[in-house]
Amino acid sequence: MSGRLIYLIGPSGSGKDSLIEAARRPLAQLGCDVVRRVITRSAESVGEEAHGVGADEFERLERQGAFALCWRANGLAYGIPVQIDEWLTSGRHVLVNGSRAYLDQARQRYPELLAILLTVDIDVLRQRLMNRGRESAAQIEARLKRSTLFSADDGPVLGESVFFLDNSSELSVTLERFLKLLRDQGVSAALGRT
Ligand SMILES: Nc1ncnc2c1ncn2[C@@H]1O[C@H](COP(=O)(O)OP(=O)(O)OP(=O)(O)O)[C@@H](O)[C@H]1O
Ligand SMILES: O=P(O)(O)OC[C@H]1O[C@H](OP(=O)(O)O)[C@H](O)[C@@H]1O
Repeated sequence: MSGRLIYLIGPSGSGKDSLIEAARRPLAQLGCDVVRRVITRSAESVGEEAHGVGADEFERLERQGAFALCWRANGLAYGIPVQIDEWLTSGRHVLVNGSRAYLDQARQRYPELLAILLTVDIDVLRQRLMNRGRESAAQIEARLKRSTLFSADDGPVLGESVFFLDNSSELSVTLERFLKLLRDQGVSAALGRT
């Protein structure tokens, strides 16, 4: 495969979707496609434009081999369509909104993936999740608890080859750092043709 898989991870509310939206145009210029996830979440939910399916449909798709990657978290199932393999083979880069818990499995399938971890101070995180209003108070607490599970203090869970990107301040600052990181890691339009 000649394109690069960019695997963006971070606790719920750290700003993955916001960063992806802000980066859409520069990513396109880099020849990078953002994959639309299949999620067992109502299509009307706030946030990303995922393809919402029921649990039965998700399992059917999974059995059919429709997903390159899939995982379960936060009471939901998430799938990355297998079509990304064609994009990568054709030289396009692909950005995935991924799961920290699934990083090792993703790496097994895509050893060259570029893992980027968005981080945010926990108090800022709580406030952002509350402001977003997508989850109930109890669901927010569960997500905050999960947010610390993969922190650097917990040792090797996320390994060394993960790039940390702080999003505690302005999104525009994070965006610039994100694009610089991609350039520094050799993600360029020369490979991922537009
Ligand atoms: N740098 C920032 N400054 C202020 N608010 C931000 C910033 N980044 C994101 N937000 C806000 O924080 C909330 C959570 O962001 P977002 O939905 O992008 O996170 P996420 O990582 O995609 O979360 P999830 O994994 O739960 O989907 C949103 O309401 C968003 O507008
Ligand atoms: O906690 P970890 O394993 O990193 O991620 C679990 C899942 O939760 C988030 O999705 P969302 O908040 O439902 O959109 C992530 O994008 C990921 O898919």
